[in-house]
Amino acid sequence: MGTLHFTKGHGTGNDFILFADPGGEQSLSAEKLAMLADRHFGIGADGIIRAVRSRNLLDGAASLEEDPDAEWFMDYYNADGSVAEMCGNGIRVFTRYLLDEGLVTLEPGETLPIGTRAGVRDVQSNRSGFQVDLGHWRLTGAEPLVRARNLPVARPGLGLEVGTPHVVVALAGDDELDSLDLGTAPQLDPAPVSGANIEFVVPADPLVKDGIGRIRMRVHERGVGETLSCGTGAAAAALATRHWAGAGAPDHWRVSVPGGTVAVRAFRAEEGERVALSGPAELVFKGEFAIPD
Ligand SMILES: N[C@@H](CCC[C@H](N)C(=O)O)C(=O)O
Repeated sequence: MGTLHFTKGHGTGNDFILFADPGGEQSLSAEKLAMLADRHFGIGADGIIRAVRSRNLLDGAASLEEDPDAEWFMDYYNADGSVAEMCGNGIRVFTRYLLDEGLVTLEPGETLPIGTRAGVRDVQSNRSGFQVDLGHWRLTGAEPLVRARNLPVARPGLGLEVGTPHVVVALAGDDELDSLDLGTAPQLDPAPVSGANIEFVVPADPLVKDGIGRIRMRVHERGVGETLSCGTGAAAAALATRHWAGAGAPDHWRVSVPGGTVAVRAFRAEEGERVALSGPAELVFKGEFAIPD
């Protein structure tokens, strides 16, 4: 492939390598993707995003069927080279990238539909950066036990699907969250066949202030390890906490992660409830990387 022209960006510290391949001609092997994401031997990132015109990808054809205006497809990979369906932080950074490259326009109040493997996702600009409609979410029914390296006993987790699979675990308080060792992947019992992103949460005190629910979260991402943030994970963590809090819990949530803060909003739609995520999206630098054959 030769030289990769890339942009590095992040959303609350969840960082990505982005490159444009409008024609869909530069697909990289999992091994090469993992090398790009390696923080010692490559560029370094939690995820890699290829911008492809939907019409030039098989997965993109499904997006165009869902919404003919979904011109661009976010082809997303985790740091280990595995494919992921969606990325809540990544799609905001992807939008910033498309704008920066002059590939799309997005005026305030307008919506940009983007193809992903989880379906088309609508993005709008807002005060914090961008808001993305993450679509319908659901409880999976799974409640695996979660073992993390320095947690004295296994904790019950709650399985949720937010375009990507998640298991959310409530911890006793800030001390437990801060001292959690996520250097080793937590174990799920039973383990979901396709793996899961695992979020550890604690409520703020008070949990609800001015009508907004507030939690802190740390995450171990599938295919990556501990990251500074996870957008779909923040949505899963807020929805799980609302589920545990019961009737009367708010629909608006602020989720603090090691890399910043994102906002989550659940809202009713025709076919059930959807969830939206808002937060910043920054581009940090551009570069070139010679990919060895
Ligand atoms: N960081 C993401 C999720 C990325 C994909 C995840 N690692 C998976 O495999 O599901 C986000 O911001 O949502």
